[in-house]
Amino acid sequence: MSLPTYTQASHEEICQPLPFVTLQSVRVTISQCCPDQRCVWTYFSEAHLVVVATVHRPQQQQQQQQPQQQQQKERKGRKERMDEGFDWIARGYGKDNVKLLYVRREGRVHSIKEYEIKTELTLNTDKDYLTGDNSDVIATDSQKNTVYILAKRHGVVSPEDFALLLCSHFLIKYPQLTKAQVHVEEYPWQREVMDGRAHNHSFKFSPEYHHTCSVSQERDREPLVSTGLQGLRLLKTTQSAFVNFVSDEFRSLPDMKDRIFSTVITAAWQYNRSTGVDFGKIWQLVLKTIQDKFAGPAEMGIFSPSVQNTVYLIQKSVLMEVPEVSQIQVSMPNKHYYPVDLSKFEGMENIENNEVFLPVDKPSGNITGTLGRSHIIKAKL
Ligand SMILES: O=c1[nH]c(=O)c2[nH]c(=O)[nH]c2[nH]1
Repeated sequence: MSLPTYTQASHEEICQPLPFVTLQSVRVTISQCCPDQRCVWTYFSEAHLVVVATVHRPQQQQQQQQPQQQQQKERKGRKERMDEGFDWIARGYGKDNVKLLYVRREGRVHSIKEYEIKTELTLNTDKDYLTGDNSDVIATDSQKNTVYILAKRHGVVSPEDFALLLCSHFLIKYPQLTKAQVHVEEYPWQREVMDGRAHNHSFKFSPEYHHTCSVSQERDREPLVSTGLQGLRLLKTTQSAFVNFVSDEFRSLPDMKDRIFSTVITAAWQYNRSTGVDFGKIWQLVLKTIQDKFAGPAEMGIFSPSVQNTVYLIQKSVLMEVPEVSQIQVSMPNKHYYPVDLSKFEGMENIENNEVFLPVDKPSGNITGTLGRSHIIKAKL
C-alpha cells in the first residue's frame, strides 16, 4: 500500500483491511498499523482518519537504537548534575498565545473557531539548557507554524480534537520528544440571529464565558484531556440562604434565610479517554447542568442552602450523566451583595430593606472542590 504523508481520507477508503481500526479507537501504534507497517494513523474526526506520518521500518529500527544511546547520555548528564547538587524538577519550552482564526466554508454557510494556543514540548535531552546545543530543539517558531499548517491540512473541529492532533503530531514527527502539551483558549463567538434566522456568515462576540482545554501526552502513553469552562457570572435574587454556621466571638454575619447569590463559575473536568468522545456536546451539557443547579426551573428556581451544596450538586450531576468524565473541579467565588443598612437614616429606622444592596467585589468567598469517582480514587490509594 503506498500512502502519501498527511492525507485526509475516509476510514473505508484506506483502512478497509484493518478490522481493529474502528472510529471509536483509531489512535493506533505502528505495530497495529497497516499490514506493511508503513504508516501511522491519528484520530481526526468521527468521519475521517488522518495519516500524520509515513514511517519505513528501517528508519524505525534506527530510531529504536537512538534512545538507548540517548538514555545513557541522559543518565551520565543526570549523574553529573546530581553530583553538583541539583536536578530538574520540570522543564519544557514552547510558544504562548498563538492566535488562530479558522473559517470553515460550507457553501454559503460559514463557521468560525478562534483560539489562543500554547504549546509546550519536553525533550529527552537537556543539552540545550546545559551546553547551548540546539540540535534537537524544535524552535518555538516552528511550533507556531505547526499550528497553522495542521489547521489548514486537517481543519479545526473543537479545542480538544485540535490539541490532540497537535500532541500526536509532535510526538510522531520528533522522536526526541518525551512529552507534548497543548493548551487552548476558545474565543466565544456566536452566530448572529437576524429576524429569527441564523445568519450564514456573521457572528457576535459573546464574552459571558468561554471554553478552554489542555492536552498532555507522554510518549507511548494515552493523552490526558481536560476541559474547562470559565467566566460564567450568575446572580439570583432569592432561593439562597446561609444559616447555622459557627457562632463564636469572631462571627459578625447574621443568619441569612433569603439572600442574593452571585458567582463567577470556573469548572474543569478530566476525561477517562480521548477517542470517541463528543467534546462539544459534553461542554454544552456541563454548561446546562451548572445553569440548572444554580437557577432551577423558571417559575420556582432551586433552593441553595450554601455555595458548597450547589458546587456539589453540579459535580454529582455531571459525573452521573457523563461516564467519560473521571473528575470535575468547580470553583464558585461568593460575590457578596449585602443589604445597605438604611436604619441609621432618619425616618427609616424600622423600614425593612430587601431592595437596595451594596455589591462587594473584594473580598469574595472562595468555595471550591474536586469530585471524582470513588472506585478510581480507592484504586489509586
Ligand atoms: O454559602 C456560603 N458558604 C460559606 O462558607 C460562607 N461564608 C460566608 O461568610 N458566607 C458564606 N456563604
